[in-house]
Amino acid sequence: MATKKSVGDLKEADLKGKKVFVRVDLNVPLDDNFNITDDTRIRAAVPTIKYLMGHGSKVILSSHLGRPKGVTPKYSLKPLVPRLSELLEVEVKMANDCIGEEVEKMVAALPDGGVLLLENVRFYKEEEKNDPEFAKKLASLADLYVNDAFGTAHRAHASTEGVAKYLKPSVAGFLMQKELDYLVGAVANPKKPFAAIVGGSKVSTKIGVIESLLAKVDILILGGGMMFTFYKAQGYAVGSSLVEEDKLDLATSLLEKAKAKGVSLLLPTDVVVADKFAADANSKVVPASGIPDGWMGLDIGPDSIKTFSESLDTTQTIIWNGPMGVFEFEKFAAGTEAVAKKLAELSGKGVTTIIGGGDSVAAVEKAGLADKMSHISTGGGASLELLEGKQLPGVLALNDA
Ligand SMILES: Nc1ncnc2c1ncn2[C@@H]1O[C@H](COP(=O)(O)OP(=O)(O)O)[C@@H](O)[C@H]1O
Ligand SMILES: O=C(OP(=O)(O)O)[C@H](O)COP(=O)(O)O
Repeated sequence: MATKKSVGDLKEADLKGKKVFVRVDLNVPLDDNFNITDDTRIRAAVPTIKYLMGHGSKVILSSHLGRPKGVTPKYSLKPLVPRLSELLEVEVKMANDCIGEEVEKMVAALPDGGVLLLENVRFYKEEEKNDPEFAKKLASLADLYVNDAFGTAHRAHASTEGVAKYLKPSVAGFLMQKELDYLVGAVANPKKPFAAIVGGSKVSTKIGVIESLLAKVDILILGGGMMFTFYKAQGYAVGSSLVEEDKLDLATSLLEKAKAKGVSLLLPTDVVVADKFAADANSKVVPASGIPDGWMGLDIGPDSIKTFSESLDTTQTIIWNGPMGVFEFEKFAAGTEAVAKKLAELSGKGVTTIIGGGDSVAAVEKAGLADKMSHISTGGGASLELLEGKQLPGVLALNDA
Protein backbone atom coordinates (compact mmCIF):
# COMPACT_ATOMS: atom_id res chain seq x y z
CA MET A 1 0.00 0.00 0.00
CA ALA A 2 1.44 3.36 -1.01
CA THR A 3 2.08 5.77 1.85
CA LYS A 4 -0.88 8.05 2.25
CA LYS A 5 -0.94 11.76 2.82
CA SER A 6 -1.48 12.60 6.46
CA VAL A 7 -3.31 15.35 8.28
CA GLY A 8 0.09 16.22 9.73
CA ASP A 9 1.24 17.16 6.19
CA LEU A 10 -1.42 19.88 6.12
CA LYS A 11 -0.39 23.22 7.52
CA GLU A 12 -2.18 26.25 8.95
CA ALA A 13 -2.85 27.71 5.47
CA ASP A 14 -4.48 24.45 4.28
CA LEU A 15 -6.66 24.25 7.36
CA LYS A 16 -7.50 27.70 8.74
CA GLY A 17 -11.18 28.47 8.28
CA LYS A 18 -11.64 25.29 6.20
CA LYS A 19 -14.56 22.92 6.71
CA VAL A 20 -13.09 19.48 7.32
CA PHE A 21 -15.17 16.29 7.07
CA VAL A 22 -13.61 13.91 9.59
CA ARG A 23 -14.73 10.25 9.56
CA VAL A 24 -14.06 8.80 13.00
CA ASP A 25 -15.02 5.43 14.47
CA LEU A 26 -17.11 6.34 17.52
CA ASN A 27 -18.76 2.92 17.50
CA VAL A 28 -18.39 2.47 21.26
CA PRO A 29 -20.30 0.11 23.57
CA LEU A 30 -23.23 1.68 25.49
CA ASP A 31 -25.16 0.08 28.35
CA ASP A 32 -28.98 0.03 28.65
CA ASN A 33 -28.90 3.54 30.14
CA PHE A 34 -26.77 4.87 27.27
CA ASN A 35 -23.64 5.16 29.41
CA ILE A 36 -20.40 4.60 27.51
CA THR A 37 -18.79 1.44 28.89
CA ASP A 38 -15.48 1.80 27.00
CA ASP A 39 -14.40 5.17 25.59
CA THR A 40 -11.14 3.95 23.99
CA ARG A 41 -12.27 4.82 20.47
CA ILE A 42 -13.36 8.32 21.50
CA ARG A 43 -10.03 8.99 23.20
CA ALA A 44 -8.17 7.60 20.18
CA ALA A 45 -9.91 10.12 17.90
CA VAL A 46 -8.90 13.14 19.98
CA PRO A 47 -5.37 13.92 18.62
CA THR A 48 -6.60 14.45 15.03
CA ILE A 49 -9.59 16.54 16.12
CA LYS A 50 -7.46 18.69 18.42
CA TYR A 51 -4.89 19.21 15.66
CA LEU A 52 -7.63 20.48 13.35
CA MET A 53 -9.16 22.66 16.07
CA GLY A 54 -5.74 24.08 16.87
CA HIS A 55 -5.21 24.99 13.21
CA GLY A 56 -8.52 26.87 13.02
CA SER A 57 -10.56 24.33 11.03
CA LYS A 58 -14.33 23.90 11.30
CA VAL A 59 -14.50 20.24 12.29
CA ILE A 60 -17.42 18.12 11.04
CA LEU A 61 -17.37 14.71 12.72
CA SER A 62 -19.07 11.71 11.15
CA SER A 63 -19.43 8.19 12.52
CA HIS A 64 -21.68 5.17 12.65
CA LEU A 65 -22.89 3.48 15.82
CA GLY A 66 -23.99 -0.15 15.69
CA ARG A 67 -25.80 -1.63 12.74
CA PRO A 68 -29.15 0.24 12.57
CA LYS A 69 -31.68 -0.45 9.83
CA GLY A 70 -32.94 3.06 9.15
CA VAL A 71 -33.41 5.78 11.79
CA THR A 72 -33.26 4.03 15.20
CA PRO A 73 -33.14 6.33 18.28
CA LYS A 74 -31.23 3.74 20.32
CA TYR A 75 -28.32 4.09 17.87
CA SER A 76 -28.17 7.89 18.09
CA LEU A 77 -24.70 9.38 18.65
CA LYS A 78 -26.17 11.97 21.09
CA PRO A 79 -25.06 10.12 24.26
CA LEU A 80 -21.45 10.62 23.16
CA VAL A 81 -21.57 14.42 23.13
CA PRO A 82 -20.76 15.05 26.83
CA ARG A 83 -17.68 12.78 26.84
CA LEU A 84 -16.48 14.13 23.50
CA SER A 85 -16.91 17.73 24.73
CA GLU A 86 -15.03 16.91 27.93
CA LEU A 87 -12.10 15.33 26.08
CA LEU A 88 -11.92 18.12 23.48
CA GLU A 89 -12.46 20.87 26.07
CA VAL A 90 -15.02 22.54 23.82
CA GLU A 91 -18.82 22.43 23.55
CA VAL A 92 -19.44 19.96 20.73
CA LYS A 93 -22.60 20.74 18.74
CA MET A 94 -24.86 17.87 17.69
CA ALA A 95 -26.88 17.70 14.46
CA ASN A 96 -30.13 15.71 14.17
CA ASP A 97 -29.14 14.41 10.76
CA CYS A 98 -25.98 13.92 8.71
CA ILE A 99 -27.08 15.65 5.48
CA GLY A 100 -29.60 18.32 4.48
CA GLU A 101 -30.41 21.98 5.03
CA GLU A 102 -30.41 21.99 8.82
CA VAL A 103 -26.96 20.41 8.86
CA GLU A 104 -25.69 22.91 6.27
CA LYS A 105 -26.89 25.77 8.49
CA MET A 106 -25.12 24.31 11.50
CA VAL A 107 -21.90 23.93 9.50
CA ALA A 108 -22.17 27.54 8.31
CA ALA A 109 -22.55 28.68 11.94
CA LEU A 110 -19.43 26.83 13.11
CA PRO A 111 -16.63 29.13 14.28
CA ASP A 112 -13.00 28.39 13.39
CA GLY A 113 -11.91 25.64 15.78
CA GLY A 114 -15.53 24.59 16.40
CA VAL A 115 -16.76 20.98 16.34
CA LEU A 116 -20.05 19.59 15.01
CA LEU A 117 -21.01 15.93 15.40
CA LEU A 118 -23.32 14.60 12.68
CA GLU A 119 -25.98 12.02 13.52
CA ASN A 120 -25.32 8.30 12.83
CA VAL A 121 -24.45 8.05 9.15
CA ARG A 122 -25.93 4.52 9.01
CA PHE A 123 -29.42 5.94 9.53
CA TYR A 124 -29.29 6.13 5.71
CA LYS A 125 -29.13 2.79 3.90
CA GLU A 126 -27.14 4.62 1.20
CA GLU A 127 -24.14 4.72 3.56
CA GLU A 128 -23.42 0.99 3.49
CA LYS A 129 -24.33 0.83 -0.21
CA ASN A 130 -21.65 3.44 -0.86
CA ASP A 131 -24.23 5.36 -2.89
CA PRO A 132 -22.46 8.07 -4.94
CA GLU A 133 -25.29 10.62 -4.58
CA PHE A 134 -25.24 10.21 -0.80
CA ALA A 135 -21.43 10.48 -0.75
CA LYS A 136 -21.72 13.71 -2.77
CA LYS A 137 -24.19 15.11 -0.23
CA LEU A 138 -21.80 14.35 2.61
CA ALA A 139 -18.90 15.82 0.65
CA SER A 140 -20.84 19.00 -0.12
CA LEU A 141 -20.66 19.90 3.58
CA ALA A 142 -16.88 20.33 3.55
CA ASP A 143 -13.70 21.46 1.78
CA LEU A 144 -11.49 18.51 2.60
CA TYR A 145 -11.61 14.99 4.04
CA VAL A 146 -9.76 13.30 6.88
CA ASN A 147 -10.29 9.60 7.51
CA ASP A 148 -9.34 8.59 11.05
CA ALA A 149 -11.81 5.69 11.33
CA PHE A 150 -9.36 2.80 11.30
CA GLY A 151 -11.94 0.42 12.85
CA THR A 152 -14.20 0.93 9.82
CA ALA A 153 -11.51 1.23 7.13
CA HIS A 154 -12.25 -2.31 5.88
CA ARG A 155 -15.72 -1.15 4.83
CA ALA A 156 -16.20 0.55 1.45
CA HIS A 157 -19.02 2.82 2.61
CA ALA A 158 -20.02 6.34 1.54
CA SER A 159 -18.43 8.09 4.53
CA THR A 160 -15.30 5.89 4.57
CA GLU A 161 -14.60 5.54 0.84
CA GLY A 162 -17.10 7.22 -1.49
CA VAL A 163 -16.71 10.71 -0.05
CA ALA A 164 -12.96 10.70 -0.81
CA LYS A 165 -13.78 10.88 -4.53
CA TYR A 166 -15.38 14.30 -4.10
CA LEU A 167 -13.07 16.03 -1.62
CA LYS A 168 -9.46 17.00 -2.22
CA PRO A 169 -7.26 16.52 -0.44
CA SER A 170 -8.38 13.33 1.31
CA VAL A 171 -5.89 12.41 3.99
CA ALA A 172 -5.30 9.97 6.84
CA GLY A 173 -5.74 11.05 10.45
CA PHE A 174 -3.14 10.40 13.16
CA LEU A 175 -4.89 7.30 14.53
CA MET A 176 -5.20 5.78 11.05
CA GLN A 177 -1.52 6.45 10.47
CA LYS A 178 -0.45 4.95 13.77
CA GLU A 179 -2.50 1.79 13.20
CA LEU A 180 -1.02 1.36 9.73
CA ASP A 181 2.51 2.02 10.97
CA TYR A 182 2.21 -0.77 13.52
CA LEU A 183 0.02 -3.31 11.79
CA VAL A 184 1.58 -2.98 8.35
CA GLY A 185 4.98 -1.52 9.19
CA ALA A 186 5.96 -3.70 12.10
CA VAL A 187 4.70 -6.85 10.41
CA ALA A 188 6.33 -6.12 7.05
CA ASN A 189 9.61 -5.09 8.62
CA PRO A 190 9.75 -6.66 12.06
CA LYS A 191 12.69 -6.67 14.37
CA LYS A 192 13.52 -10.36 14.56
CA PRO A 193 12.90 -12.86 16.04
CA PHE A 194 9.23 -12.21 15.30
CA ALA A 195 6.49 -14.17 17.08
CA ALA A 196 2.75 -14.31 16.51
CA ILE A 197 0.28 -15.59 19.08
CA VAL A 198 -3.09 -16.52 17.62
CA GLY A 199 -6.03 -17.68 19.72
CA GLY A 200 -9.77 -17.18 19.87
CA SER A 201 -12.56 -19.49 19.00
CA LYS A 202 -12.71 -19.98 15.26
CA VAL A 203 -10.14 -21.47 12.90
CA SER A 204 -12.28 -20.38 9.97
CA THR A 205 -12.04 -16.64 10.71
CA LYS A 206 -8.32 -16.78 11.56
CA ILE A 207 -7.12 -19.06 8.79
CA GLY A 208 -6.12 -16.22 6.48
CA VAL A 209 -4.18 -14.56 9.29
CA ILE A 210 -2.34 -17.75 10.24
CA GLU A 211 -1.39 -18.45 6.62
CA SER A 212 -0.20 -14.93 6.02
CA LEU A 213 1.78 -14.81 9.28
CA LEU A 214 3.46 -18.17 8.53
CA ALA A 215 5.33 -16.45 5.72
CA LYS A 216 6.73 -13.84 8.12
CA VAL A 217 7.18 -15.17 11.65
CA ASP A 218 9.90 -17.23 13.34
CA ILE A 219 7.58 -18.50 16.07
CA LEU A 220 3.85 -19.14 15.85
CA ILE A 221 1.98 -19.89 19.06
CA LEU A 222 -1.56 -21.24 18.78
CA GLY A 223 -4.05 -21.34 21.65
CA GLY A 224 -7.71 -20.72 22.41
CA GLY A 225 -10.63 -22.70 21.07
CA MET A 226 -8.98 -23.22 17.70
CA MET A 227 -6.22 -25.45 19.08
CA PHE A 228 -8.49 -28.49 19.32
CA THR A 229 -8.95 -28.58 15.55
CA PHE A 230 -5.16 -28.87 15.32
CA TYR A 231 -5.07 -31.56 18.02
CA LYS A 232 -7.75 -33.60 16.30
CA ALA A 233 -5.96 -33.23 12.97
CA GLN A 234 -2.97 -34.90 14.68
CA GLY A 235 -5.12 -37.75 15.94
CA TYR A 236 -5.56 -36.65 19.59
CA ALA A 237 -8.82 -37.26 21.45
CA VAL A 238 -10.40 -33.86 22.21
CA GLY A 239 -13.46 -34.82 24.30
CA SER A 240 -16.22 -32.29 23.76
CA SER A 241 -13.86 -29.37 23.01
CA LEU A 242 -14.62 -26.94 20.21
CA VAL A 243 -13.63 -28.49 16.85
CA GLU A 244 -14.29 -27.35 13.31
CA GLU A 245 -14.57 -30.74 11.62
CA ASP A 246 -14.46 -29.27 8.12
CA LYS A 247 -11.13 -27.55 8.86
CA LEU A 248 -9.14 -30.65 9.87
CA ASP A 249 -7.38 -30.93 6.48
CA LEU A 250 -6.59 -27.25 6.56
CA ALA A 251 -5.07 -27.59 10.04
CA THR A 252 -2.90 -30.48 8.82
CA SER A 253 -1.72 -28.45 5.84
CA LEU A 254 -0.88 -25.45 8.07
CA LEU A 255 1.19 -27.71 10.34
CA GLU A 256 3.04 -29.00 7.28
CA LYS A 257 3.54 -25.50 5.88
CA ALA A 258 5.02 -24.32 9.19
CA LYS A 259 7.48 -27.23 9.11
CA ALA A 260 8.46 -26.56 5.49
CA LYS A 261 9.07 -22.89 6.25
CA GLY A 262 11.09 -23.62 9.37
CA VAL A 263 8.60 -21.80 11.60
CA SER A 264 8.55 -23.04 15.16
CA LEU A 265 4.85 -23.75 15.66
CA LEU A 266 3.92 -24.22 19.30
CA LEU A 267 0.67 -25.81 20.42
CA PRO A 268 -0.18 -26.07 24.14
CA THR A 269 1.17 -29.25 25.75
CA ASP A 270 -1.43 -29.23 28.52
CA VAL A 271 -5.00 -28.06 28.80
CA VAL A 272 -7.42 -26.94 31.51
CA VAL A 273 -10.54 -29.00 30.90
CA ALA A 274 -14.06 -28.44 32.26
CA ASP A 275 -17.08 -30.72 32.68
CA LYS A 276 -19.37 -28.02 31.24
CA PHE A 277 -19.16 -24.63 29.54
CA ALA A 278 -19.79 -22.51 32.64
CA ALA A 279 -17.98 -20.23 35.09
CA ASP A 280 -18.58 -22.72 37.91
CA ALA A 281 -17.61 -25.87 36.00
CA ASN A 282 -15.39 -28.49 37.63
CA SER A 283 -11.93 -28.28 36.12
CA LYS A 284 -8.59 -30.09 35.98
CA VAL A 285 -5.32 -29.93 34.05
CA VAL A 286 -4.60 -32.76 31.61
CA PRO A 287 -1.94 -33.39 28.94
CA ALA A 288 -2.96 -32.22 25.45
CA SER A 289 -3.04 -35.84 24.27
CA GLY A 290 -5.24 -36.96 27.17
CA ILE A 291 -8.50 -34.98 27.13
CA PRO A 292 -11.09 -37.34 28.65
CA ASP A 293 -14.46 -38.05 27.07
CA GLY A 294 -17.15 -35.61 28.15
CA TRP A 295 -14.64 -32.87 29.11
CA MET A 296 -13.88 -29.76 27.11
CA GLY A 297 -10.68 -27.69 26.95
CA LEU A 298 -11.28 -24.10 28.03
CA ASP A 299 -7.74 -22.82 28.68
CA ILE A 300 -4.08 -23.65 28.16
CA GLY A 301 -2.34 -25.33 31.11
CA PRO A 302 0.60 -24.24 33.33
CA ASP A 303 3.27 -26.15 31.35
CA SER A 304 2.13 -24.44 28.15
CA ILE A 305 2.25 -21.04 29.85
CA LYS A 306 5.84 -21.76 30.88
CA THR A 307 6.93 -22.99 27.44
CA PHE A 308 5.22 -20.10 25.64
CA SER A 309 6.76 -17.54 28.02
CA GLU A 310 10.25 -18.97 27.56
CA SER A 311 9.96 -19.00 23.79
CA LEU A 312 8.82 -15.36 23.82
CA ASP A 313 11.88 -14.36 25.88
CA THR A 314 14.07 -14.47 22.76
CA THR A 315 11.81 -12.31 20.57
CA GLN A 316 11.94 -8.66 19.47
CA THR A 317 8.47 -8.27 17.95
CA ILE A 318 5.24 -9.96 19.07
CA ILE A 319 1.79 -9.70 17.59
CA TRP A 320 -1.17 -11.16 19.49
CA ASN A 321 -4.67 -11.85 18.23
CA GLY A 322 -7.23 -13.88 20.15
CA PRO A 323 -7.39 -15.06 23.80
CA MET A 324 -5.82 -18.33 24.98
CA GLY A 325 -8.97 -19.52 26.72
CA VAL A 326 -12.45 -18.56 27.83
CA PHE A 327 -11.07 -15.57 29.74
CA GLU A 328 -14.59 -14.30 30.45
CA PHE A 329 -14.78 -17.07 33.12
CA GLU A 330 -12.25 -16.41 35.93
CA LYS A 331 -11.40 -20.10 36.21
CA PHE A 332 -10.24 -20.22 32.58
CA ALA A 333 -8.55 -16.81 32.33
CA ALA A 334 -5.06 -17.77 33.56
CA GLY A 335 -3.57 -18.54 30.14
CA THR A 336 -4.74 -15.28 28.60
CA GLU A 337 -3.66 -13.27 31.66
CA ALA A 338 -0.23 -14.91 31.63
CA VAL A 339 0.29 -13.98 27.98
CA ALA A 340 -0.86 -10.40 28.67
CA LYS A 341 1.56 -10.14 31.61
CA LYS A 342 4.43 -11.62 29.59
CA LEU A 343 3.89 -9.14 26.77
CA ALA A 344 3.72 -6.24 29.24
CA GLU A 345 6.99 -7.41 30.82
CA LEU A 346 8.71 -7.74 27.43
CA SER A 347 7.41 -4.33 26.30
CA GLY A 348 9.27 -2.89 29.28
CA LYS A 349 12.45 -4.47 27.89
CA GLY A 350 12.06 -2.86 24.47
CA VAL A 351 10.20 -5.63 22.63
CA THR A 352 7.54 -4.33 20.24
CA THR A 353 4.16 -5.73 21.33
CA ILE A 354 1.08 -5.32 19.17
CA ILE A 355 -2.41 -6.40 20.15
CA GLY A 356 -4.65 -6.93 17.15
CA GLY A 357 -8.07 -5.85 18.29
CA GLY A 358 -11.25 -7.57 19.44
CA ASP A 359 -11.36 -9.83 22.49
CA SER A 360 -7.60 -9.80 23.01
CA VAL A 361 -7.82 -6.07 23.64
CA ALA A 362 -10.67 -6.66 26.10
CA ALA A 363 -8.48 -9.21 27.90
CA VAL A 364 -5.53 -6.81 28.10
CA GLU A 365 -7.81 -4.03 29.35
CA LYS A 366 -9.31 -6.41 31.93
CA ALA A 367 -5.80 -7.21 33.18
CA GLY A 368 -5.09 -3.45 33.43
CA LEU A 369 -2.08 -3.77 31.13
CA ALA A 370 -3.25 -1.79 28.10
CA ASP A 371 -0.88 1.13 28.62
CA LYS A 372 2.11 -1.21 28.83
CA MET A 373 1.82 -2.49 25.24
CA SER A 374 3.49 -0.84 22.23
CA HIS A 375 0.24 -0.70 20.30
CA ILE A 376 -3.35 -1.72 20.90
CA SER A 377 -5.50 -1.63 17.81
CA THR A 378 -8.92 0.06 17.83
CA GLY A 379 -10.09 -2.21 15.00
CA GLY A 380 -11.03 -5.88 15.27
CA GLY A 381 -12.10 -6.76 11.73
CA ALA A 382 -9.87 -4.09 10.20
CA SER A 383 -6.72 -5.31 11.97
CA LEU A 384 -7.45 -8.92 10.95
CA GLU A 385 -7.81 -7.91 7.31
CA LEU A 386 -4.54 -5.99 7.46
CA LEU A 387 -2.72 -8.93 9.03
CA GLU A 388 -4.10 -11.14 6.27
CA GLY A 389 -2.36 -8.80 3.84
CA LYS A 390 -5.58 -7.29 2.47
CA GLN A 391 -5.91 -3.68 1.35
CA LEU A 392 -8.40 -1.51 3.21
CA PRO A 393 -10.78 0.49 0.94
CA GLY A 394 -10.92 3.39 3.40
CA VAL A 395 -7.15 3.75 3.11
CA LEU A 396 -6.85 3.10 -0.62
CA ALA A 397 -9.25 5.99 -1.33
CA LEU A 398 -6.92 8.56 0.27
CA ASN A 399 -4.36 10.69 -1.60
CA ASP A 400 -0.85 9.31 -1.85
CA ALA A 401 1.82 11.20 0.06
N1 LIG B 1 -11.04 -23.21 24.52
C1 LIG B 1 -12.04 -22.42 24.15
N2 LIG B 1 -13.27 -22.92 23.91
C2 LIG B 1 -14.28 -22.11 23.53
N3 LIG B 1 -14.15 -20.79 23.33
C3 LIG B 1 -12.94 -20.24 23.53
C4 LIG B 1 -11.83 -21.03 23.94
N4 LIG B 1 -10.76 -20.20 24.07
C5 LIG B 1 -11.19 -18.97 23.75
N5 LIG B 1 -12.48 -18.97 23.45
C6 LIG B 1 -13.34 -17.82 23.13
O1 LIG B 1 -12.90 -17.15 21.98
C7 LIG B 1 -13.51 -15.88 21.98
C8 LIG B 1 -12.67 -14.88 21.24
O2 LIG B 1 -12.44 -15.32 19.95
P1 LIG B 1 -12.14 -14.34 18.74
O3 LIG B 1 -13.37 -13.52 18.47
O4 LIG B 1 -11.63 -15.18 17.64
O5 LIG B 1 -10.97 -13.40 19.33
P2 LIG B 1 -10.62 -11.89 18.95
O6 LIG B 1 -11.89 -11.08 19.13
O7 LIG B 1 -9.55 -11.45 19.88
O8 LIG B 1 -10.19 -11.92 17.51
C9 LIG B 1 -13.67 -15.50 23.43
O9 LIG B 1 -15.02 -15.16 23.67
C10 LIG B 1 -13.25 -16.75 24.19
O10 LIG B 1 -14.13 -17.07 25.25
O1 LIG C 1 -16.66 -2.14 15.67
C1 LIG C 1 -16.28 -2.29 14.51
O2 LIG C 1 -15.76 -3.47 14.07
P1 LIG C 1 -14.91 -4.51 15.01
O3 LIG C 1 -15.82 -4.99 16.11
O4 LIG C 1 -14.52 -5.64 14.06
O5 LIG C 1 -13.70 -3.76 15.51
C2 LIG C 1 -16.30 -1.17 13.52
O6 LIG C 1 -16.89 0.00 14.05
C3 LIG C 1 -17.00 -1.61 12.22
O7 LIG C 1 -18.34 -1.90 12.48
P2 LIG C 1 -19.11 -2.91 11.52
O8 LIG C 1 -18.49 -4.29 11.69
O9 LIG C 1 -20.57 -2.85 11.94
O10 LIG C 1 -18.93 -2.42 10.09
